[in-house]
Amino acid sequence: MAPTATTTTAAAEQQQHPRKAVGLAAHDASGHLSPIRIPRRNTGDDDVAIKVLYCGICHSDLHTIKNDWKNAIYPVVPGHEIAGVVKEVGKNVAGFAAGDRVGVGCMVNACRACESCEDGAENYCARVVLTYNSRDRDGAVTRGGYSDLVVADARFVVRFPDALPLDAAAPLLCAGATVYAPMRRHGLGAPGSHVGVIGLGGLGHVAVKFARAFGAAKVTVISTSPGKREEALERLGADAFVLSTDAAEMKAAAGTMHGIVNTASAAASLHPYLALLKPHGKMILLGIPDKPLQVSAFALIGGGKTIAGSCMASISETQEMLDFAAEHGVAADVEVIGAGEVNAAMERLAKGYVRYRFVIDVGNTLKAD
Ligand SMILES: NC(=O)C1=CN([C@@H]2O[C@H](COP(=O)(O)OP(=O)(O)OC[C@H]3O[C@@H](n4cnc5c(N)ncnc54)[C@H](OP(=O)(O)O)[C@@H]3O)[C@@H](O)[C@H]2O)C=CC1
Ligand SMILES: O=C/C=C/c1ccc(O)c(O)c1
Ligand SMILES: [Zn+2]
Ligand SMILES: [Zn+2]
Repeated sequence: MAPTATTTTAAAEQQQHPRKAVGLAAHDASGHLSPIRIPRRNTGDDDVAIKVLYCGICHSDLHTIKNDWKNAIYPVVPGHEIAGVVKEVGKNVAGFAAGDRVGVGCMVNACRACESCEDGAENYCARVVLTYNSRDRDGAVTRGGYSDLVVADARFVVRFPDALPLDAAAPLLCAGATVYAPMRRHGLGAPGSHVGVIGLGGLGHVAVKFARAFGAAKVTVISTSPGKREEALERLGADAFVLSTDAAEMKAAAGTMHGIVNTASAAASLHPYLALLKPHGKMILLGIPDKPLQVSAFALIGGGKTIAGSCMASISETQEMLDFAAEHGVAADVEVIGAGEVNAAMERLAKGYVRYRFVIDVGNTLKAD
């Protein structure tokens, strides 16, 4: 029988990626994750092979497995908050050695030739290769860190400082980098400033910690969840908490914030939030709801306000963020789970019931059967 296009592709992939790894994959938009055998490439000359120990669960993983963004390439093996140790390096790799504590975040490749790449902003390369659910330069679909082995080009591997525990540091590779880079770029949380954080989830709770570490004069959490008030103030060190569904609390906070980091994972009108900004205030949009956001021109022109988007962080910003986090004692608040608990964790994440990042203990619980 003549091979079908699918079998030819599978055979070619088998040849290019002869190593076997075990992963957790979603096969359809139910998002249900189950164990899968996946191919991985041999360690190329520029590659680092990593034994994965921990992988954080980002809301983007949930959006992707549920096909919220209509771009899922099933089977999807998610995970871009990957922490582990180096197993092996290729012959051209000078910066890493077996046993090093390393991580891989949202990207594993880029074109390396465009203006963004030349500027060290690979995250804005039009041909960026995401860590999972993306096409790599060899045509293979990328698979993420819900798996025991990852092989990545050394340029896209970062190093964890010794002071950071790998479980609590894994989420820094997406959540941490994604909030750190634009906060730095736009001066949010600069000494003396008042910064607001919309959405107290994985990204949001780390944004609160970075704002504190940057020296913000005041950090206010803006949340839909009354149950997070006490935790925000007492555990995370926020100075104020505004319940966004309470008109009186929103009115009292109107016009007080220099900048807002918006991490809401679902669409909500931006107008009540924009009203919290001072004149010339900036809102950094990080959340990626599946529905478009609508903004009235009046909400921006009155007060000369700015809405800026931001996507992930470059590799150099990610390494800078890890070094800063180690120096200032910033890490995620994590709930470490076994691989068998991942579907229950996804259900809780969808309901916003996580304090504040699930991390899969891949090293001890994801095994080939
Ligand atoms: N731009 C980028 O590069 C990146 C974007 N993302 C995106 O950022 C978003 C957040 O990710 P993550 O922090 O992992 O997600 P989490 O689920 O951990 O946190 C999101 C928070 O958003 C708030 N929220 C949920 N629904 C609504 C709503 N209808 N209105 C207002 N607030 C809401 C909740 O906070 P509360 O209970 O306090 O209201 C929730 O905890 C996702 O859309 C993700 O895809 C993630 C990484 C990188
Ligand atoms: O959680 C991180 C998401 C990053 C991301 C999502 C969608 C997209 O098109 C990207 O380039 C990055
Ligand atoms: Zn993410
Ligand atoms: Zn490029």
